[in-house]
Amino acid sequence: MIDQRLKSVIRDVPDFPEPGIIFKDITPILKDPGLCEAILDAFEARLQADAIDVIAGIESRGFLFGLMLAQRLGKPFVPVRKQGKLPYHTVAQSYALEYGKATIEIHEDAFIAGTRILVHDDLLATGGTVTATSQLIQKLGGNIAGFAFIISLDFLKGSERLTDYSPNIVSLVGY
Ligand SMILES: O=P(O)(O)OC[C@H]1O[C@H](OP(=O)(O)OP(=O)(O)O)[C@H](O)[C@@H]1O
Ligand SMILES: Nc1ncnc2[nH]cnc12
Repeated sequence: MIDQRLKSVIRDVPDFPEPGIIFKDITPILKDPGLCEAILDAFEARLQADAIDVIAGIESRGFLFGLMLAQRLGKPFVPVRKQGKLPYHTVAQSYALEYGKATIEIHEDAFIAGTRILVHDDLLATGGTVTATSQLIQKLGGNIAGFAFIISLDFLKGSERLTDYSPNIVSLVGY
């Protein structure tokens, strides 16, 4: 089972980046090409590719599998970046996450209105980051096709914030 394989390698780092946070470190996954391939297989099996036009991946850990997944599904990839990194005209949204606050941006011409977008990130915690991403996508007239995460921290109930945007929420391992 993919969830057990993932649990066996994801590393808990206590008190990072601040006291009280148990950080889920995914870097050991990246050292195992077979496991990376299995993650893509699991996403492909659980997603309805013909209902997705574009994959949006969130900086920075959402870039790692976001582009790989877009390549696997044969879909375009759109980066959602932290403030001040995208060079062209952007729309922006501020948000709170499990540790701190941030602002994210997307290029205003990232996709055309009506595009069905799968939002990918490595991890769902409070849902602040993907909620802000969904708001950006909607500002540009996009439709949220669903969400795909490797990890969800279920005790933080982030998925409850996402159902307003799409009921399609895929997570490969929960804690
Ligand atoms: O559900 P939330 O409470 O919003 O938290 C989840 C977000 O936190 C982490 O990103 P982080 O901002 O640490 O950036 P990084 O990917 O660049 O490490 C993670 O990759 C998600 O994007
Ligand atoms: N506990 C956590 N571990 C890794 N990334 C996170 N992003 C938000 N909370 C996190």
